[in-house]
Amino acid sequence: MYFAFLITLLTFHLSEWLFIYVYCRKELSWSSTLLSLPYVGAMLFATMEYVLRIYFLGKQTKMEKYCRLVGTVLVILGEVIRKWGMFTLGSCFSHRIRTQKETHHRLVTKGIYRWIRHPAYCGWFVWCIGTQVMLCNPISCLLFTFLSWKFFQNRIALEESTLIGFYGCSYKEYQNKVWSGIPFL
Ligand SMILES: C[S@@+](CC[C@H](N)C(=O)[O-])C[C@H]1O[C@@H](n2cnc3c(N)ncnc32)[C@H](O)[C@@H]1O
Repeated sequence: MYFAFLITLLTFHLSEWLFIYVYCRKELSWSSTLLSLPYVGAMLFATMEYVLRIYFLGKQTKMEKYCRLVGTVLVILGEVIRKWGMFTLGSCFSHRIRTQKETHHRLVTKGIYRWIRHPAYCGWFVWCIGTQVMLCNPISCLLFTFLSWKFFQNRIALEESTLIGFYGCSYKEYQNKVWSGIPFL
């Protein structure tokens, strides 16, 4: 199972880097992989939980099979939602929140943005939880859900204040009509 988890991580981070390489090459850097210190720490914690669980409790084959199935579905669903959002934004997408409106930047409300205001965040949220369900990690599951929810709460508030600055009433109208994509936000 751990091998599938590593492949999941590799696919996610490599595809993030590749997307920036293709769509916003001038922003390309190591951070385009989205590998930050707190994130790597969280994944190491998850690994530790997985190893300790197997060591002390052994493998519970039936439970593991069920977790693997649900986790894989969540991971794929999360990737699809996120990458669909990223491809819809195209060059308007960036990993960092733009504070200055660039000339090519437009308010996108088409494609998946018709139903979800933050598909890239929604997808990452689902993917993140999926990686822990996949490993059958109850503690990391709760921790990842809470920490990523908190992270997106702050991030969405900041991002939307800049988007209101760029697009004023048009964004406020869009905000009132369309769900954020993260529960309770
Ligand atoms: C990391 S991307 C995340 C995009 C979006 N929050 C999502 O989850 O799909 C951040 C950049 O996307 C831009 N952005 C977010 N929503 C947008 C929209 N509806 N139309 C155009 N640009 C958008 C912001 O200006 C920001 O610089």
